Amino acid sequence: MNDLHRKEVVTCEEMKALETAADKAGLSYYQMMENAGFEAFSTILKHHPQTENALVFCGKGNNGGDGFVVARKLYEAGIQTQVVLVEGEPQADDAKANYQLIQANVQILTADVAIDMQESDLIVDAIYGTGFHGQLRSPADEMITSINHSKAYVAALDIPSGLSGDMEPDEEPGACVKADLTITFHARKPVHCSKTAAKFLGKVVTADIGIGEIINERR
Ligand SMILES: NC(=O)C1=CN([C@@H]2O[C@H](COP(=O)(O)OP(=O)(O)OC[C@H]3O[C@@H](n4cnc5c(N)ncnc54)[C@H](OP(=O)(O)O)[C@@H]3O)[C@@H](O)[C@H]2O)[C@@H](O)CC1
Ligand SMILES: [K+]
Repeated sequence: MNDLHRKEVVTCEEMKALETAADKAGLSYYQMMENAGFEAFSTILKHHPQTENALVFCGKGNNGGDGFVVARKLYEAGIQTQVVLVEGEPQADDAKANYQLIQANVQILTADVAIDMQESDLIVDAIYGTGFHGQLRSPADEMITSINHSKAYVAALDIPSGLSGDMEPDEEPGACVKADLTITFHARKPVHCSKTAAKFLGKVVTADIGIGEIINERR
């Protein structure tokens, strides 16, 4: 693992290696997701403290899992919160567990119903993170167009959906979420350093999710 955990920018593959190392050292994937969701929630409210109505768009992977954690925290903070399942129910284990935790209190919407975005003052983009590859497909592309037309403050978890985490510095981005705030986890990915992607990222905040500390402790 050498000093990978000290790097300020890591590729998506390096990030996965860091998560594996942290899990082996005793910080479970579930706890990393909890930390990521909590840090994202705190950062969002720091930047948008007036939030009253939130809409959280979740994909079927672990980025969506982070979104379920954020939705739970928003609800617990007294904010009216709805979740949109962009691609149906979650497939990843920790995402499934966090989905279970919001069922009783958070209204769940699916991509086939009309979603009224006018009432929301916060949109959280938890559709895709480091696992995204290729181009956007339906229905995510239509949802992202609607997100970009809304007046809400948009916070992206890890990466604005549609952008590749490993994108080259001069690569032209395709269709993607246009965020006001991007909260990335542990370290920036190449996309967060790209000049062409900057206008879609908004302000970038790197959140500590415990990986550096646990790897340091167990060395
Ligand atoms: N691992 C951890 O412990 C932690 C991870 N964390 C979080 O997890 C995120 C990474 O999660 P992840 O690896 O599950 O990938 P994610 O970005 O959710 O998407 C994968 C899904 O998208 C799909 N898909 C891909 N391209 C597509 C396309 N063009 N069009 C349509 N679908 C497409 C793909 O399907 P597939 O192509 O594989 O069939 C798969 O179902 C990371 O960014 C961070 O937020 C944090 O919680 C910290 C701890
Ligand atoms: K995202």
